[in-house]
Amino acid sequence: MAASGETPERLFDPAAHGEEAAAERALRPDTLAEYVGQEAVREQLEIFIRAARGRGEALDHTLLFGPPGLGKTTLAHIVAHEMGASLRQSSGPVLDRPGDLAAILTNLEPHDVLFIDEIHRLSAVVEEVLYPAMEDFRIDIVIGEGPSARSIKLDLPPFTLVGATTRAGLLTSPLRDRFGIVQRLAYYPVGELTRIVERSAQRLGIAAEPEGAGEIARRARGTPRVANRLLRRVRDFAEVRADGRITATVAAEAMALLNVDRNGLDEQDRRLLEAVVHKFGGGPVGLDNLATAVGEERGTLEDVVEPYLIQEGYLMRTPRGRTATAHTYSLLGLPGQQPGASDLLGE
Ligand SMILES: Nc1ncnc2c1ncn2[C@@H]1O[C@H](COP(=O)(O)OP(=O)(O)OP(=O)(O)O)[C@@H](O)[C@H]1O
Ligand SMILES: [Mg+2]
Repeated sequence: MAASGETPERLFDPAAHGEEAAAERALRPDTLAEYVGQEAVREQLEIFIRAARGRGEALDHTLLFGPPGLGKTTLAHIVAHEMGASLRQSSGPVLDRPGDLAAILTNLEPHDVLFIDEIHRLSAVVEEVLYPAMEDFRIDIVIGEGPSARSIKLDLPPFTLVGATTRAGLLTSPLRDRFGIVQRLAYYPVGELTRIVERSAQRLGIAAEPEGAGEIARRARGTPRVANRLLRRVRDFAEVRADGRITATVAAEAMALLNVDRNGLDEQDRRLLEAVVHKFGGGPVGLDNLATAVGEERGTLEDVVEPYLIQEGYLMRTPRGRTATAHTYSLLGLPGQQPGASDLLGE
């Protein structure tokens, strides 16, 4: 979870903070049937879960990856629920001692789901414990120190490890290879996000017209977390400035006030695109230079800001760096320019 420490107020921050986490729990779907969109992922998981249950086995270890706020944690909960098992939750940075992991593993019940968030951040020593646990449901732990130290083997109940990461590329290959199921979550199209907004509105007792929900969905960066956050802010506006009902007009006015543009881009997105165009002649520009120019961390740009811009065609990743596109110029209201013109001039 890459939080942009510089701008905690960021409306589009795809990470959840503080009280938002509680708001999210209230909206989290419990079953696959309630999970909106990601059809391919859902269909496959449904089959794998049904098959595992039919055989009376634990589900294969499952790796979920994709940008923040798309529903990885939600899916982990759903997997446990659908398996009729409990979910134990931890995360890469928290699990820093092999003993902690061993304690969790030895307390699992058969078919339980152990969810490890940010699994790419596990330390090497902890990963070592995980390998035999995943493969043979067994751990080797060393007890004591020095000459009296001895290693004991413990059997574990069959369990399912669900790992989540925004950066599958950072997983070591021995770890990646031990997942039988690997699912990538993609940004949600507007239609699916509209359904998510409508569902959330219903749960929160907010009156939202379909067009109002659609306005919110269009600006949510393909991300359910952002859609739910915008919904809460638009509700405030609707209660104070209107009769509480979220119509298309109310939604549009609210978002104008929140400084969210028609394309769902915010300040940080625009700053990045402007830097590519104005400071680097449209690119190509290397990630490090770009990060310095906009005062952001490289990792945040790469995991959080860029993926959506790339998917929407506002930015291109080339072997030589980031490049503006024709879309970028029209977004910034600049005359059409040959994308990546400086590329043609040589360096
Ligand atoms: N497919 C979905 N249908 C309905 N709601 C969803 C869906 N996916 C996510 N949400 C909602 O979006 C919010 C964020 O989802 P979640 O916490 O699962 O994201 P995440 O991928 O784990 O993010 P992070 O990488 O930051 O941990 C949740 O409150 C959940 O209710
Ligand atoms: Mg999560």
